[in-house]
Amino acid sequence: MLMNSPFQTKYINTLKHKTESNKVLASYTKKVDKIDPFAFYQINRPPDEGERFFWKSPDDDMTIVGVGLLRSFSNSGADDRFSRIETEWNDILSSAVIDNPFHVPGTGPLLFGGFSFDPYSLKEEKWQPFGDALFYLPEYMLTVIGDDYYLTVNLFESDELSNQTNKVEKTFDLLIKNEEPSQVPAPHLESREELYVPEWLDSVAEVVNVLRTSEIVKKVVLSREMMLNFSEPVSSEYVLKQLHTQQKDSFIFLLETPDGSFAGASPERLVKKMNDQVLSTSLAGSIGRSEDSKEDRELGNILLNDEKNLYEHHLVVDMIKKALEPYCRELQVPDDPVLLRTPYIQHLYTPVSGVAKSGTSIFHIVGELHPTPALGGVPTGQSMKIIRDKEKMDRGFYASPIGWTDFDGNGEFIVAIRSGLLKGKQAFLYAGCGLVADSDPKEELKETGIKFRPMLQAMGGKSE
Ligand SMILES: C=C(O[C@@H]1C=C(C(=O)O)C=C[C@H]1O)C(=O)O
Ligand SMILES: [Mg+2]
Repeated sequence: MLMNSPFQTKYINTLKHKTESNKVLASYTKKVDKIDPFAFYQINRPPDEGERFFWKSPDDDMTIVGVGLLRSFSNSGADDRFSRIETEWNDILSSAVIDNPFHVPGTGPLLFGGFSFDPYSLKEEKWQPFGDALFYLPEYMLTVIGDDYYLTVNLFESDELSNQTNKVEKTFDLLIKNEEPSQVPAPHLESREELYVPEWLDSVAEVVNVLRTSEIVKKVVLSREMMLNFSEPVSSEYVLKQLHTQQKDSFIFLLETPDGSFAGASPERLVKKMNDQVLSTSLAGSIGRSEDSKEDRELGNILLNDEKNLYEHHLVVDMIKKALEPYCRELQVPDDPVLLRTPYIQHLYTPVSGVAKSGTSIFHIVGELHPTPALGGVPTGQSMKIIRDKEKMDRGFYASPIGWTDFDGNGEFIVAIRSGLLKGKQAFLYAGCGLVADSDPKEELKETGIKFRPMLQAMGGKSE
């Protein structure tokens, strides 16, 4: 079935268009019957690995699947990376011909992708395909919202296409063959290694010392890496399916490149913007779970009353509030956090909502918020310097904003934690923790251990 996929011929035929940026975008959206999002993702698999993406918000609220690449947007460099992507996107949209009678958020021409955590950090070869920003405008996209299924086809208008509408109709027909997703075999994990644990514990102790003595630095998030080796290349489709089944309360994301995929199941929203409604969330402060429901509730109560974790959390709420204030009216911030639970961990959670002032885009807000002290620290500048100095690794897209924005300016970005880079027979998983003056290195090691588990379980690794 896969060898004969009509998409493959189409994919090869359109490759030649993908660098041409001065063309007019034509986009068509229509409602279709039910299509399994995984089948859509798999049937439209390019010859090798390609440039697909998958996104699902918690509780199956919204699924967006993009296959085929009409155009990618990328850059490397520093602080203007958010606005550079936005400018290029707006250029394309300014001349686009869009046939979308629905105007439902997440349908029509849409950009999916993300940014690196820190453009100034040391760069590792394995993250090279992602750069400091990588976004896709897909050729074909399926959006599922509740029981409604929308298909969007994007193409650049070209003189050779005498009958474009006809072509689009044919493409819709090819894409909506309703197939069941096929089974992908589980990868065989040969070995796993948590990298530089003793060194990491030393770094944690050193940072905690700084936090105890400094009048200025209040929080620093340090992360670490786990390397997995498999006997054959890991299929990103397998990992995606596992995450989707196992992590219902998280955002599931996958960004595929021809040289590695970045995937994860993150519970942490950075910002959602629907029209002028803005929602950000503070998620910081953690404790494990118990299979015994009484014990599990007790753990939750301990977390809700634990000063170290409340402080860790409070610093994030405070920063998000300050960052949003200039761009939002009617900011609402509850006084106290509540619990957010995922299968292995519970967190303190505070939603921060407001109404965007006119002229404020989602890229604008993402640029202002990133990195929040849930992933960076307080103050931002100093904590980032400490992270560069102590981690000595490239976080790549781990802990950074990843998400989508549509042609109406709606969108949602999460913080890409509980994630990993899949590269051939290897995978690199990441987990971090917020250090404050009261942190105990051993406890933080344990906390990061729990945070590896969603990815580890999805990759067939036993998670103790
Ligand atoms: C950094 C991570 O998680 C972050 C750190 C947390 C903490 O230290 O309590 C909690 C949630 C996240 O904001 C991660 O999962 O890698
Ligand atoms: Mg913590």
